[in-house]
Amino acid sequence: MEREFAAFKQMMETQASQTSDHKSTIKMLESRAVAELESIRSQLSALNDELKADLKDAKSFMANANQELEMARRNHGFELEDMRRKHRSELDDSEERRRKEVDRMRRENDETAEKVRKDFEAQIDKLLKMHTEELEEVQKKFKNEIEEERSKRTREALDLQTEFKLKLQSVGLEADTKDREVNSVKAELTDVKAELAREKTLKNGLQAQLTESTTLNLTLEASNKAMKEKINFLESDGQAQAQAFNDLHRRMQEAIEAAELANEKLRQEETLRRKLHNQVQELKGNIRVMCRVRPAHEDETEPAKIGFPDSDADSKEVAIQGPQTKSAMGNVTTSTYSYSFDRVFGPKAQNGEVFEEISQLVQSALDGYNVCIFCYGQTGSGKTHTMSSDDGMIPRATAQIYAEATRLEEKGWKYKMEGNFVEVYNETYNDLLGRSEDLDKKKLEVRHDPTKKQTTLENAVSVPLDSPSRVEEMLKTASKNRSVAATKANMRSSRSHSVFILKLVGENSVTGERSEGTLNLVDLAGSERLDHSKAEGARLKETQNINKSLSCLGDVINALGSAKEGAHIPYRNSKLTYLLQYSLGGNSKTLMFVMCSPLQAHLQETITSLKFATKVHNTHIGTAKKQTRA
Ligand SMILES: Nc1ncnc2c1ncn2[C@@H]1O[C@H](COP(=O)(O)OP(=O)(O)OP(=O)(O)O)[C@@H](O)[C@H]1O
Repeated sequence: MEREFAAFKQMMETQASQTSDHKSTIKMLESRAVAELESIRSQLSALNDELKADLKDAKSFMANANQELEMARRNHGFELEDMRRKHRSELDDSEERRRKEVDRMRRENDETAEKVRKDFEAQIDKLLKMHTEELEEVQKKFKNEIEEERSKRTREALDLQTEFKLKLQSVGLEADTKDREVNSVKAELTDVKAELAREKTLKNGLQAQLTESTTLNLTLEASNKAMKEKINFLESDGQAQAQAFNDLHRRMQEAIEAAELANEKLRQEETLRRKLHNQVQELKGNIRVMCRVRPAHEDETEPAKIGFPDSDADSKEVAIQGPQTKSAMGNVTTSTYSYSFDRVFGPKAQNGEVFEEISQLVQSALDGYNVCIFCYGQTGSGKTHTMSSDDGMIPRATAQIYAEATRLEEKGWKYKMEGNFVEVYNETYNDLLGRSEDLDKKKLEVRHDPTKKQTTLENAVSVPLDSPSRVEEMLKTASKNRSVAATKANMRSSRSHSVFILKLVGENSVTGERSEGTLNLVDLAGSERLDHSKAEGARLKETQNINKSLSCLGDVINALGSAKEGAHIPYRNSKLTYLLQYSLGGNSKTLMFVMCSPLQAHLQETITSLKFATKVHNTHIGTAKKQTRA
């Protein structure tokens, strides 16, 4: 401990001596630093004095420099003013010079322009003079030409006037002749009607006579029986028996003769009836047009506005309310279009009622005329329903023909009847009565005999109409073939024409008369205008063929109506008109049904169909001739 204290004490004493050393060193350094700082301060104060003196010099230099600068600025301002003045006077001088120069140039220009203007004026005057002369010359020339033309035209107009007057006179004369003809035809019609009435009375009388004869026959038969009994009874009296027998024989002979006479009268009456019937048909016109509007189906909701103004009697008019049109002023109007035909059938008419109107034409075919009945109209307007449904015109016409032919047998007539059913599709003929596998394959040819005016269908199946059930069979075969065809081309039945042809050849063994008539019942392809742009390939061909054949039919009817005897009729332009060549025109009776849809959506097509039908209705075709041979 003591040692440690002694070490600590020594350490403390060493540190104390070190501290006093440090203090003396610091004192020495302090005095040295003070001496150095003192010398620096005296140096700085000397430098400060120097700098002050420099600053003073610099200030006086600055003042001098400012004075000089002020002087120089003033001098420069004077110089600038002098220069500006000098420049302005130079500018004035040059402006004066330029103005003078411009004046001079303007003067020179004016002089040159005046000179050029004068030159031009002189040239224009010269040209004007030249052109005026030329113009006068041309005017003179034209005047002469116009004068010449005017006198030529006046001469021509006078010629035309004279010609027109002559034509007018001849047309007047022709009109008078036509008037006379019409009056005579009217008188003839009245006569014919009166004759018909007389003949009807005669027929009734004859029928009464026949009934009387039949009664007489029966009476005679009864008395014959009584006589026989009497003879038996009077067996013993041979003379009285012979007398009674002779009596009876004579009376029977008388009765037979009376019956023969009655039969002969009946035959004569039939010949007369035919003549009168066909005279009446001719007077009705050889081309007739009837219109039929079908009823709307339950699911058809928007009907068109179709009216039948004279529906209380035998309706002949149909009135269609057209689509709405808006004028430039915004007024909405609707027009009503009226059409009249030989007969109009409304939606309530049944096929039976329609057939009544055509049954007389069917009779004409039996009497030896060529008859053509068409159904024209857009798809779905009721053509097939009218023509070949179960109670349509084909079954009804054939049933009537069969019944009539049977009835005429007792008047000595025997008929041979044969039916064909063909389809015209894409300008080729197909046999609807042939085998379905042959459809579109077997070539069917149409041959015409111009001397006999007869058409034959080579390679086509002809069905003899020997019983009414045959028609049913025929229609079934045709319908089967049409449905086979329909699977080949959708909607084919609407896109083809079907023609039912019934040939009727009659012979009267008693009178020696013979008649050959043909009844053609035609269901035409849908008449809607088909848009070429929307069709392509097979459909386009179909479309073109339908449009072509329908317009050809129109052309043929039109040509028949306007042509003179022997003029060219374009039958060859389509397969349909070619086939019907001898059943269209002077030697035939034609009836066209225009079928109409009752719907608003079909209004435009309905109007187009009615317009076409009106055109046909206005056509007058020459008198039909009966095909008879002695
Ligand atoms: N007078 C009518 N009474 C009742 N239904 C009718 C009548 N006319 C047509 N129809 C019906 O209207 C529909 C269309 O008629 P239809 O097939 O006869 O027309 P279309 O003109 O022959 O058509 P497509 O050209 O397609 O053969 C059928 O369902 C038919 O039964």
